[in-house]
Amino acid sequence: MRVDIISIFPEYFAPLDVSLMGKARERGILDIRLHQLRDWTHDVHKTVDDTPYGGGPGMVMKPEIWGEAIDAVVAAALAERGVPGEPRMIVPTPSGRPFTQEVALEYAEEPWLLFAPARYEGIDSRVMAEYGSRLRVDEVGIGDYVLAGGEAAVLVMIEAVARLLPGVLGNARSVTDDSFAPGVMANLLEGPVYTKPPVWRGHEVPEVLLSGHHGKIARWRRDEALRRTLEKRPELASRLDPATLDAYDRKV
Ligand SMILES: Nc1cc(-c2cccs2)n[nH]1
Repeated sequence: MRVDIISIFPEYFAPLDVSLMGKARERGILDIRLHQLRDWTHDVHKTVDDTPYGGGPGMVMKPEIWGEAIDAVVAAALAERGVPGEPRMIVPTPSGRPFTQEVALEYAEEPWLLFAPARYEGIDSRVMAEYGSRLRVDEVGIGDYVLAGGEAAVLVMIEAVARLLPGVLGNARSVTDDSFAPGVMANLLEGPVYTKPPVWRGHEVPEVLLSGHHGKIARWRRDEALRRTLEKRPELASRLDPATLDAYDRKV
């Protein structure tokens, strides 16, 4: 997967050099390119924003700069071998489509993502209009709270998407068993997990997990996932249908 990120803080994405993301990049599963938006400014101050038409607080990011940057980044990528068609453009915003595991799975199928994180009060809306007629442009939010800029949202989305790519996670199973993964785990939170030692500071591992009885262990895990979901996210539990629970039993 090719990922282009245009930002005034490209250094914000240093975390993508480490851990799973770093290894995925080394192995060529992820090809992440960072671009400094200010490289497309034309004034000595490298201005990227201006006051909003109609007044109001804060600053809005200028359309010309973004237009030149996106055109240049897309053209440069297309000039490289093996970059497919057109990118899926993702603009983080508090008012966007909620980013969920389902959206992460959708994005994990894309060969090329272009992220446009904004600072200030957002990007001039004509940028989305301009590219919406040529590319698939999604305005996406990662929760009902307001960040200072979209960079943190891009980090969250890239991690959630990249871990779904084949070869990124060691144990393929852990993706299908994710909380929120579609199918039998949809709307079920994962239950508690344990490892050695069997007793730690007087806390014992549940006996069933030491029994070696896979059927009982699976049922216990299902019951714990249900209990935790009902306790922490009752609104998810209300979406569970009997078929999901049956399927979950069948799966095990
Ligand atoms: N979910 C979400 C996105 C954002 C921002 C995106 C760009 C600037 S602030 N805040 N909260």
